[in-house]
Amino acid sequence: MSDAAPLIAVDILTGFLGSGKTTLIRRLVEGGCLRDTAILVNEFAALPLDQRLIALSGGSARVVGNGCICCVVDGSVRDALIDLAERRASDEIPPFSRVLIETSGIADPAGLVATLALDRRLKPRFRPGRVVTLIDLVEDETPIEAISPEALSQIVCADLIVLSKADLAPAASPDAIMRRVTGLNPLSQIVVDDGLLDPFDRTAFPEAPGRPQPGRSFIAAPAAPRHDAIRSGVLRIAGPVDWQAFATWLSLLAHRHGGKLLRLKGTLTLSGGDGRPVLVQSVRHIVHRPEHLPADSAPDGLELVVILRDLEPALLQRSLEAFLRAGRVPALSATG
Ligand SMILES: Nc1nc2c(ncn2[C@@H]2O[C@H](COP(=O)(O)OP(=O)(O)OP(=O)(O)O)[C@@H](O)[C@H]2O)c(=O)[nH]1
Repeated sequence: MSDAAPLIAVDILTGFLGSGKTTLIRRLVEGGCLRDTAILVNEFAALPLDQRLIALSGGSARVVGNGCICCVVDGSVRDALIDLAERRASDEIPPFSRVLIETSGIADPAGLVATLALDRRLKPRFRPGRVVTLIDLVEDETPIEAISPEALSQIVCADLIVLSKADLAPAASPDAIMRRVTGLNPLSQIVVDDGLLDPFDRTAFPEAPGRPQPGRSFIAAPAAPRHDAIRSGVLRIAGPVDWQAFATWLSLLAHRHGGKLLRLKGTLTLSGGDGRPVLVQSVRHIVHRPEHLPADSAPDGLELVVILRDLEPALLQRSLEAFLRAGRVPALSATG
């Protein structure tokens, strides 16, 4: 790469668990808005599910880091960016003019922003782009910034805040959430997602010259990762699963234990079904609409990523197995 080559903007898409980051990327890919963009996806959990979903939308994303981006930013994220730049320079991959990083839902993006601005090896090739933070309008009683310090940092770091899932939100909620979020980050623009929005479109959302450049106002050593109480794991059941029994288990679980069940997503094949896997997702107390995926796009049986607070994945595995056997949700006690 010559010295005169323009710096590549690295945009960051962040937002708490289940706020709609992958859904937005899939929509932008399908709408052709990310044609010139290299996509990097970081997941807290062990399965590259978001990468698979982006591929089903016709995009190609590379997974970075095994764990939260705030914990791996100086290692695998930096290496992935350097590798991208080198492969682009040697024509190994199609040219791209920007990079989009989807952080995991419990990542503190401050460290990534600081690394992009300051890292000696990244600075000659990349520049910090914009930080877009999604906030789910379907909130529990507890605001997300009270659930996790990472969620607070996601709001504070944002250049543009997008309020997602407006179709599911009670009519009054955008105003209340907007006021709260403006109090936390008065510099950020806030918009409600209308289903068509492209928050990375520089024409619709120019980088305001009078504002501090992205990241400049928040270059600080990232807080030590604080995921202590948060566990992730993968629940597995071999072979097809009865949909009625599974759906009942999930809705009872989300209803009773949604405060601890921060996120659940994955696929299952159904007994008596047509073989197509079903994508199921829940975000705290809300179970989202399941989606049929094309045949052979996911493993047979059930494979679910769970991200839990103060709850062990093994306990959920036992609960699911017992429910599928007995048709009821056993108490989530230590004895399972
Ligand atoms: N009704 C509705 N559902 C949405 C919308 N956006 C996302 N969802 C659903 O919300 C769930 C979570 O969306 P994702 O896009 O996977 O969220 P995410 O932020 O990528 O999740 P993590 O990577 O786990 O943090 C999925 O079931 C989506 O279908 C929306 O605008 N309206």
